[in-house]
This record gives sequence, C-alpha cells and structure tokens, in this order.
Amino acid sequence: MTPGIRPLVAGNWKMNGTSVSLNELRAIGHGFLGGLDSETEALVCVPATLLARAAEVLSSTPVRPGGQDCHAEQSGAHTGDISGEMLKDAGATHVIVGHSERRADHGETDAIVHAKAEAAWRAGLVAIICIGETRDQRDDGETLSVLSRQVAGSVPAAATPSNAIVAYEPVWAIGTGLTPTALDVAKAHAHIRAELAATIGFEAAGKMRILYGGSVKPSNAVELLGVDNVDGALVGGASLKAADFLGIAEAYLSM
Ligand SMILES: O=C(CO)COP(=O)(O)O
Repeated sequence: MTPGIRPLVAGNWKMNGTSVSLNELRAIGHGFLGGLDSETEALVCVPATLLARAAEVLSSTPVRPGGQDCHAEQSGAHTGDISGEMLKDAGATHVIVGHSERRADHGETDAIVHAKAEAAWRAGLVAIICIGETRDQRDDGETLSVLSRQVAGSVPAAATPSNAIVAYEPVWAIGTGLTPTALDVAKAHAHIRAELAATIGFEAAGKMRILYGGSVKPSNAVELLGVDNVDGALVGGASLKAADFLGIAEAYLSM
C-alpha cells in the first residue's frame, strides 16, 4: 500500500467468458455494493464481446468495465482489431495495454505499448500499462534492468496518476501459482516508482498506482497487497469467480 493512494482491484478475464459469465460479474458488482467499495476501487477487463453487456450489468454498481487491448489507431483497415474509441463507446473506462501475453503472442514492443497508451488517452480511457520480467531474465539477475527499460519505453511522459496505472506482472508468476516473495515485490515496486519519477516527474510518480499481478488469490492477497508501493492487484484466473475476486478485495478490510 502507499499512503494516500486508493487501491484498485482489477480483474482480467483474458480469453475467457461467455454470456453465462455475466452472472459472476453481477455477483462481483453486488459484492462491492456491500461495502468493499469504501476500501478499494474495482474494475473487470472483459473480452470485447462481453463489454457492452458487462457495462449494463455493472451500471448500478461501483465496479467498472474495462478492455484488454486497443489498437493505436482510431479506426481503419485493421481486421480483428478494436480501437480505444470503440471500447469507450461500448462502456469501458480503462484498457490494459502491453500485457505480457500480447507482447508474446503478438510481438508487441515497448514502442507499440507506448502508442497504445496514448491511444487509450485519445479515447478518454485510463491505460493500465503492464510490465514484468520473464523467468530467464529473472534467473539472469536482470529483473530491475528489464523493468527500467520497460518503464522508459512503454510509459509516455504524459502519463499522470489519473490517466495511467502501471501493473507489475512477473511473466513467470502468471497462471503458475508461483509468486515472488514479499521482499522481491517490494524491491520491484520501489524500483518501478523510482524509474517512473525519471519519466513523469517525482510528484506524479509518487501518486501513480502500481498494481501487482501474477497468481494473486484470496490466500495470498493480504501478504502481497500489504507490501509497500503495491497499490492493488491485476487478477487473472481468480477474477473469473466472484467469490475469489471478492475474497482478494476483502484483504483490504483487514489492513
Ligand atoms: O496475467 C494476469 C493478470 O493480467 C495474472 O493472471 P493470474 O492471476 O491468472 O496469474
């Protein structure tokens, strides 16, 4: 946690979810209505096919719907792609850019992620900019240098605490059940904040949310989310079940 920063618990459904899953989303929305929203903000980034219906389901709740990626352009001949403006039109308030699965599956570079963050702002969306080292990079002792490079390359200088959020997701911790130690998370997040200061200035960097993502579950949420400079979570698998997602947010009730 960082004094003065309201935490955000964000879900990322990835390529999961059909109309049946809207029942889980409804339960998440109602769960936050029950008082969790006094402690945290909440967001669920659903597949584009569900976004408009998700926006409807969540409309009377404090939970916001988000997208998982956007094209850098506003419109045009890009079959299968979706622009920030289209996500916004469907009801999104936020969009994830540069998730490691996009970087790996679609060859997205820091420069592309940088352009997508700017595209999110053009559309009026908050950009959740993802960074994180692979297992090999970690084993080679390169974690902090990789994070420096990714912050410098992916986070535009115009990022502010209100238009951008950084998510630290060690690639090797995603979907594996493995997590870094609390000390490693603390080191990575402090390093990211220091590197952000070089790009966006000390004051803005001090107020920007830095989320942790990678195998966050109700059972490890108190430990991971209680670490200094961890301002919330980006949750994959556990965001598909309302009870698990709410269980993670409940960690804040005990802090
Ligand atoms: O990639 C993630 C969220 O964006 C994390 O996924 P898991 O929570 O399933 O490890």
